[in-house]
Amino acid sequence: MADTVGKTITCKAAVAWEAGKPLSIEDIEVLPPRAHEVRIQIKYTGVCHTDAYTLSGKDPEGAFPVVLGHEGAGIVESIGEGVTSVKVGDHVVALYTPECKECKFCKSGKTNLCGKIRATQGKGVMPDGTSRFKCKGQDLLHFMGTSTFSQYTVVADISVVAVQPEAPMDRTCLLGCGITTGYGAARNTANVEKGSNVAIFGAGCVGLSVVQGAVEQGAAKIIVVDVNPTKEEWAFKFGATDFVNPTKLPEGQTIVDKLIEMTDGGCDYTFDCTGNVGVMRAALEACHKGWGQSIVIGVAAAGQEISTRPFQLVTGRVWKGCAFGGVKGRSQLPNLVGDYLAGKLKVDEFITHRKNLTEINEAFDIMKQGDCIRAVLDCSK
Ligand SMILES: NC(=O)C1=CN([C@@H]2O[C@H](COP(=O)(O)OP(=O)(O)OC[C@H]3O[C@@H](n4cnc5c(N)ncnc54)[C@H](OP(=O)(O)O)[C@@H]3O)[C@@H](O)[C@H]2O)C=CC1
Ligand SMILES: N[C@@H](CCC(=O)N[C@@H](CSC=O)C(=O)NCC(=O)O)C(=O)O
Ligand SMILES: [Zn+2]
Ligand SMILES: [Zn+2]
Repeated sequence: MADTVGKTITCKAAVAWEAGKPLSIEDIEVLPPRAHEVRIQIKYTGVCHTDAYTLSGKDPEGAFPVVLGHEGAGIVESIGEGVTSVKVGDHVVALYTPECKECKFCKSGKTNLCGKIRATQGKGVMPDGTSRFKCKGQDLLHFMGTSTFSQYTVVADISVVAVQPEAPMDRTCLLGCGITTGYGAARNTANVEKGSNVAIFGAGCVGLSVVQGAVEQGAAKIIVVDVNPTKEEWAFKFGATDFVNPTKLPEGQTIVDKLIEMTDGGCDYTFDCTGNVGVMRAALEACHKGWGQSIVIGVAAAGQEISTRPFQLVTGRVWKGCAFGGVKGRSQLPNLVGDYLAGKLKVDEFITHRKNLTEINEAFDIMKQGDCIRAVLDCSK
């Protein structure tokens, strides 16, 4: 047993002191886990656009100072009283969508959202209302129940899942958000049918993962729509059949017109993976009359709203959305890790950049450039 058990650990973390400012590498204190909590040594974390979104100050739930990060994998260092689902030494992935298996949501069979700790998670505190992080005598907030931009973090026991130890943690971390989100959206939320026409707006980690899910489901036409021409190659690499750049259409033709023309009347399924509300509208309106479904995945900034003519819905198009791809983390994430280990799920291909935790601001800059799909941070350095 590690000699840190029951003690406060001092380690490096990237602290967001205020919105819109670079992160600051600090020595922070991570308190021991309380009942039904788990302290994890984070080995690797991905950097997701949602971290940048909250850091920007556009997230209505964003609060500071905070330890961001929600795409992390590591090893259980210690557990609090009553924890039975993981043990010290387990290789784990942190879950921003927890799964208590007891609440109304978890028992509904209709959603992967869990209601048990959502209120405290949204306030940046542990379920008992307090923080496990301190820096310079001040409490730091938690983020999305995970806070993976730290060498150690504390999460609720329902916010963590043990996975196969043979799976490398610099890959499993990406199953903590981006890949699972897109892949799950295609497979669970849309349940794309064999032979269907699919359009995916935005070819980042999430959109390319939708492509991967649509391929797995046997979609016939998989059209990727992206304003960035470098994404064409990426789209085909993941199995898209077509690529459209909406900025390169002939004068007078909209992306909706173009997709309707390419699919004999409209797509069976569309996905927004951009977070742009104008794109969300186009994605809905590019759906086939009578049955087309549009899935909102992108996160839009505070104050943004979606709109369309109600006639679009009256005539049978369906607008829906999902978090974490509709995946129940504790029940289903080990299956995805298994698919990865069996060579059935691409993960390595998403990693375009590697940095150390101490270089995290460079990773944020890189993420905003068009050639980054995912940057993975080594938290030991
Ligand atoms: N619901 C959920 O559970 C989750 C949601 N998200 C959200 O999903 C979204 C996508 O994340 P991620 O894949 O990491 O993001 P990326 O920024 O990597 O990918 C988005 C892509 O969309 C392109 N794009 C931007 N504007 C348009 C447009 N008008 N039309 C077509 N393409 C466009 C971007 O081009 P360019 O490179 O030029 O900017 C980029 O290639 C984000 O909003 C993120 O916050 C992420 C994870 C989970
Ligand atoms: N806090 C934001 C909403 C952010 C959001 O929608 N987060 C997604 C995951 S995005 C991951 O990269 C999510 O899980 N949503 C469900 C939830 O319960 O938060 C806001 O208030 O707009
Ligand atoms: Zn994310
Ligand atoms: Zn629950």
